[in-house]
Amino acid sequence: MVGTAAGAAEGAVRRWVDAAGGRLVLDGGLATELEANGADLNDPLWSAKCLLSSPHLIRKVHMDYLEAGANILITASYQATIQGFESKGFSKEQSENLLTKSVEIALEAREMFLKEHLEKSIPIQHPILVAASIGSYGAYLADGSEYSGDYGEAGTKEFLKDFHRRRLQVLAEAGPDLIAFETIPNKLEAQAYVELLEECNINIPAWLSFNSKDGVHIVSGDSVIECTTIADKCAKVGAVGINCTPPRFIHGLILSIRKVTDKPILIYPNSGERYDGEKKEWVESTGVSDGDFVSYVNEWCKDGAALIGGCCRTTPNTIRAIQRTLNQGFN
Ligand code: MET
Ligand SMILES: [Zn+2]
Repeated sequence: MVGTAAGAAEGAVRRWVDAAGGRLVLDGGLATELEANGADLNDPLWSAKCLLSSPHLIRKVHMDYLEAGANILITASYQATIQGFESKGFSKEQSENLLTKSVEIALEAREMFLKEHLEKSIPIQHPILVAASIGSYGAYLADGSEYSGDYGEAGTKEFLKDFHRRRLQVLAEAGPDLIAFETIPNKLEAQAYVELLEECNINIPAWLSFNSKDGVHIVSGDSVIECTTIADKCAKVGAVGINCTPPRFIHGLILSIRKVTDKPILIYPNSGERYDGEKKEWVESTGVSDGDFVSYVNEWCKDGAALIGGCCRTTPNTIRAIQRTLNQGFN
């Protein structure tokens, strides 16, 4: 059952985790922080709109997360798709270039961060990695279905594979360290992803990250156990976990995931606020503060999470607080 598909991808993630001292820290919400820096993301492309209008802002937010202590930058390609760019009038080639650009911006941010520290003679010994984000078909639809997993009749595995195939290839060719399949709402899309990883022979470690609204199922109602098993069976998957989910559900979810896999577990919850898919806004006052969020971190570590960060509505302050808690835990 456990560790059915240990392989190079899992080994690579484990080496990075070890090099970081036992836990890798992910960044926090990218879209959230772009908005905090003045970007207007009210667009079907969401954060990927900044690839067109303000790439410098993306680089700045990546740098802010590195300054806060993140080991992994997740690129601005979550809602960037060839189909989405084409519907804005871009050619196929231009659309592919925009995907490539999302990875290049994060690689540039890493280079600048390392250079700045080298100039100040401040050694950076922890790994800094770039994970190319792939959001779900539902994220492309921008109609809230990434939080329901309900794709109606379009939702066949072959359709989803065709939808994601070229995007995956282009992002992999851009040279990231990891591929991040994020906010996966149903098991069909997870199955499509693992088949694409094999068929396209992607040799960059990937992670599969699901989202849940109840702590037992992912948002479509499919069981977390079943979804984790799909990820576990694929040797090209280096880590599996949960993102964009309220912190209060994470403890139970990690325990479920651990029952069916030995792969490293990643968790990057949102702040606990609820997203209203119809109104396209976060419902405030249901969330937890940075302090509360971070009070969970030690528990998640004890549960066995190896990669920890934040998703929507978390900020560089959240990441700084996570990093501080982890350092205290190790002293
Ligand atoms: N990496 C994405 C972001 O922070 C994840 C969004 S989850 C809806 O923008
Ligand atoms: Zn999120």
